[in-house]
Amino acid sequence: MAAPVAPEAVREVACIGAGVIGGGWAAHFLARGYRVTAWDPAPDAAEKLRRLVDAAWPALTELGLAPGASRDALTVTATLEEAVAGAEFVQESAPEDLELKQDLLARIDAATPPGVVVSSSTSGYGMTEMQQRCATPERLVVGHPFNPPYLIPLVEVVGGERTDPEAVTWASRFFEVAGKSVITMDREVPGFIANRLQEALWREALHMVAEGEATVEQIDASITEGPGLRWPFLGPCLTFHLAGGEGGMAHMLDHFGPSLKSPWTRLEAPELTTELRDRMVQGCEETADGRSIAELVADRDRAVIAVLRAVRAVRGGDA
Ligand SMILES: NC(=O)C1=CN([C@@H]2O[C@H](COP(=O)(O)OP(=O)(O)OC[C@H]3O[C@@H](n4cnc5c(N)ncnc54)[C@H](O)[C@@H]3O)[C@@H](O)[C@H]2O)C=CC1
Ligand SMILES: C[N+](C)(C)CC(=O)CC(=O)[O-]
Repeated sequence: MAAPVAPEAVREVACIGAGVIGGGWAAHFLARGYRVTAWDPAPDAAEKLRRLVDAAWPALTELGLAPGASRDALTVTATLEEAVAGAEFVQESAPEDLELKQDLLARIDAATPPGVVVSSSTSGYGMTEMQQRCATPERLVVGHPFNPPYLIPLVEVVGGERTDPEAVTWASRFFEVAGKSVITMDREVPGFIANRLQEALWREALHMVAEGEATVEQIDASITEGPGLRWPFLGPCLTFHLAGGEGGMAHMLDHFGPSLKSPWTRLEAPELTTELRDRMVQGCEETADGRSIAELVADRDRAVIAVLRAVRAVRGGDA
């Protein structure tokens, strides 16, 4: 791989695809003081992107902008080629469709200056399958973010079979410099780490709604009023370490281990029937109780900031 600029020296970032996640990435990079070029083929993309950045800016301002950070540093270009021409890092956030990503990453690879690392926001495809049509696949990595990327710190970074390990190291360092928490994986796992865990929970939730065992509202409350309150600080493993009392994880496994075999989980994906889809949509509308998506986003942002501050105060880090 041609030598990229040092991760610390990057100033120009390109965001390809500017929906929920590409727009969230753009907001994050702008707040960290980068110049951002964005491209998205949708006719109303520029307007939507600026609306998303404007909606995120109060939360980002409250968290603290980097010196010189400005929304004016955003340029929306008419073509992909213009967006990546001067980029020192590229983040792709197009729809989760393997064919589309294979073609798009090949186009990005062809238009991006040599040595510049290209990262995909994919939620679960492996880079090995996505990089197949690229001329210089060695610079392609997955950088899987969490919604919204401007507030949730985690990025999971992993390469494919044809990725140069140097590109993975470079991307992990770049994301750290850009203010993210990075998990670097040394092997490809479908769904990476966090989505593999989230999908297990999500499948069980869909089974319970499909079978009429729980409502959408009960499922959400079971997490927000229950285990979800512990997870920002401890994660599922240390949470259960404490479930064993003074005996910790050893006692917890000896005591509850046999129940792993009890029929608590189903894990096979349920059929996503029209009925289940409609029940989920209606349940979410009832749970939202008249709050618009924009209101929910603003409330979520305030809540995430409060949680980040509380956890970091206990850990002794910066919020
Ligand atoms: N929504 C989420 O919670 C998360 C999504 N992701 C991943 O981020 C990626 C984007 O997802 P979202 O932002 O949610 O989708 P989205 O539907 O909000 O945005 C996708 C954008 O890509 C644009 N687009 C369509 N065709 C394109 C093309 N050929 N080239 C470039 N852009 C194109 C669309 O106009 C749209 O603005 C996916 O790979 C997804 O798996 C990752 C983490 C979380
Ligand atoms: C729904 N999703 C699978 C696209 C979610 C993610 O990939 C990560 C997140 O933000 O939870």
